[in-house]
Amino acid sequence: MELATVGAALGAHPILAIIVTSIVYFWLLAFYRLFLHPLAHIPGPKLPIITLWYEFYYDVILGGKTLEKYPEWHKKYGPIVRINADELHCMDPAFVDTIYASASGGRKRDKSDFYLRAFPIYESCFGTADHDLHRLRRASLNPFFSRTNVREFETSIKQYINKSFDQIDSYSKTGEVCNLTLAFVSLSIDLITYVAFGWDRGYANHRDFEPNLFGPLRASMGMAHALRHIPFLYPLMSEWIPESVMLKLDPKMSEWIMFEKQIFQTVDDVFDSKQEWSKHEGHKTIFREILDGNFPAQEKSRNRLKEGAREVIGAGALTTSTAITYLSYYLHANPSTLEKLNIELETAIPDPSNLPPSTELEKLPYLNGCLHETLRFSCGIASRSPRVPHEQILYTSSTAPSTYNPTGKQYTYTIPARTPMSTSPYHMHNNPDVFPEPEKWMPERWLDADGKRHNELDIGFLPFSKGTRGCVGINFAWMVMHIEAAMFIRRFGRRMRLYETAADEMVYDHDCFEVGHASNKGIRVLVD
Ligand code: HEM
Repeated sequence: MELATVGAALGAHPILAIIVTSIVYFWLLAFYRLFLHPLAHIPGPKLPIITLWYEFYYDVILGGKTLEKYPEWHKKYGPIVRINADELHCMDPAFVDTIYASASGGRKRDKSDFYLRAFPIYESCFGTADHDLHRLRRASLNPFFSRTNVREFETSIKQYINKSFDQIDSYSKTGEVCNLTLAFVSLSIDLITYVAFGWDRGYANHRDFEPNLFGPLRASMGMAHALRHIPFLYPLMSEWIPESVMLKLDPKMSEWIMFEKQIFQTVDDVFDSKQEWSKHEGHKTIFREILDGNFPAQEKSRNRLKEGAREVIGAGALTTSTAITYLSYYLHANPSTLEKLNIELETAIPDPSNLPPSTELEKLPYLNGCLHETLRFSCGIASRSPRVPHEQILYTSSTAPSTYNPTGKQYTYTIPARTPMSTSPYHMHNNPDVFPEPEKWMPERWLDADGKRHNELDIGFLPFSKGTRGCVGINFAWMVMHIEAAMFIRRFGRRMRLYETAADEMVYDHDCFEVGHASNKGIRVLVD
């Protein structure tokens, strides 16, 4: 059949024409992606390379299930794998510092647009794609989260923790079940809002820790894959679905809506000079830090501040509280480790009402080992978190046999500039080459033969990510976790039991940006 005849036949049948054109387009695109694309020399599974619908199916339809495929792909294709048309994933711990590079030597790292679609807060630090703009925005947060500045809050933090633990204590000998997950998330949000915005909503003052933001925060994490794959979803939800409909769909959203309104009102008050923050609250809020900074006017807009506030809550609330929740579970599920920690803390803190400064707590090796092991399990972020290097990179693997390169083959790739690359903390934290028997809770793995902390495992430890885009709240998080853990164990370490909390509420089930669990009932305990 001649081409003109085919053209005439298709012209007469528009639907057929659309179908034929789509099929031809699909095959041409597949051919390009497999054989002509700048990443065609890097191996990976064919279907995900040909089409993003693969990832859509596993992440959006099945719910965060692509991540589980990576180990199998790496075993087949080596330590660097092309996971879709444009992106690479790495399982080589030695390459992590190249992907998540610091700014030294002028190395620039953007964030990938595809990744950021899941978190549409483009005026925040977290949501900024461009390296240079991010550096500017990050400079506005660094002083606030410096080690010196966060220590200013130590006394208030202890007061908040004490108040919240009084609520947990009220369950003592009542036979009532206390939900620690809700307790810790409520405390975490009260602490962050107080420190960053100068107020709190008193979530930790309620005995049942209701209302709280656990449900809405978890739900927003659960939306991440859909938002990434369906670009119109966020505008649709935020601009077109009325608040009343949202509330019908999920009544627990009401507290979230009130919470956001209070944040936004705070920003408006700061702008309209209704509130002189430094005088009013006795400490500098994050808003005041940004407004006082020497930054261009567009970096001090209302929207920039509002998105900055959302980022601090989104990034800091569940991460810290999940870690402490994991700690309390794993200690109680492993009584011998709890006993060791009890002994270390009873020796270091003879009088629990007189807690040493956090700098002293950070030196306690077993507590520190427990927190590292906790973060290895809780991950912070489980998902891949791509960086986009501005420069071309040469990758050469080691020839020592390893889990993801069992034959010790030497892989050498030239990776073109602007290729999104990542690793996944969940897989790195479970890499047996770094963490033998990774499924086992072993705080001892972080200590040397003399019981002192060593740093040999830090190469595969990524809860806060690394480099220019790593967690800005890391000092605050370590300080809070050390104080909270020490106070919790000193107060409840010998008088708490898990109640009907199975391991499957703790272990990884799916990727919802964070570690997703099969059940969201939370850690429940009885207090003696
Ligand atoms: C255990 C607790 C925490 C963990 C595991 C954690 C983890 C992380 C990780 C992995 C990132 C990088 C995200 C990416 O790669 O895209 C990040 C960024 C960030 N975190 Fe944390 N975080 C914690 C606590 C906090 C706290 C308490 C705050 C603030 C109060 C905070 C604020 C931020 C902000 C603002 C960013 C964005 C930084 C930037 O893009 O420059 N985090 N965090």
